[in-house]
Amino acid sequence: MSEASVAVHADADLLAQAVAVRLLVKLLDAQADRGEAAMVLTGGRIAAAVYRAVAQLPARDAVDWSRVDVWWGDERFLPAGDPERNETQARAALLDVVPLDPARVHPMPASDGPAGNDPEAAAAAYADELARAARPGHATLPHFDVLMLGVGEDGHVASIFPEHPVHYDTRPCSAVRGSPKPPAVRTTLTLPTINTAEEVWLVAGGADKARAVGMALAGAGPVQLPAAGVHGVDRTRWLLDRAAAADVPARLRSLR
Ligand SMILES: O=C(O)[C@H](O)[C@@H](O)[C@H](O)[C@H](O)COP(=O)(O)O
Repeated sequence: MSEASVAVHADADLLAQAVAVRLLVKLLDAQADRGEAAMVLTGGRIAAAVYRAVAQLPARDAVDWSRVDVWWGDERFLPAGDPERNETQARAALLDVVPLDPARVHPMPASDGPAGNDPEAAAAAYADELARAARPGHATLPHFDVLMLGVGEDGHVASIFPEHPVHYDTRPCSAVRGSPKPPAVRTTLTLPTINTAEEVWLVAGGADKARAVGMALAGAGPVQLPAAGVHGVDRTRWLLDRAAAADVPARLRSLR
């Protein structure tokens, strides 16, 4: 398992700007190395700020967006176009602004989509989509260059909530009912899937995240604190603002 690194930025705005730059560099490096790139998006306020920041960077045009695959770590199980869907947010902030190949954009199914209003069928359909893009040597999953996650105040990541049975799910993608954060019904990549990503970035800003971030980095159990259970194969990066980093053990900080 990769060692976690922690980068701390002065405030949420600078954090979003810094993550946007990192994301562009990661996509450029992936395309230089393997001719294409794949990123896994998340929802939430800080993620939206990152997507807006990417859209505003002139260097965004250095990426060949037609060779970027876009996946999601989780989705709120709502009708297509609902403003609460993570997909809707990402499209408005970034995906509608850059010249992506629509065939390479892989939103999780909507509740009014072909899989019907059945989150289990939606999760199975997404698992099938992942398998169709499987990388050589892996039966069910594509290569993910970078997988971004927000962190909930309770330590949830994607739609994996503390003590929720989805924690033990080994399928690639799963339905989640009874989410403590609305909406109650969601779909999510599972922990074993998330942990195949080359790099996992946990992005958190604000004082309300300090406790969860501090506990995860101090070695809390992943069932109680799902953020403690995710890691990239090559790198696990915690990208924080000062407020969110307030309880990070001092030996792990690299202050900006
Ligand atoms: O579907 C969701 O609700 C999100 O994917 C969720 O996991 C989010 O990333 C965190 O709750 C952090 O959100 P904020 O950045 O808004 O605090």
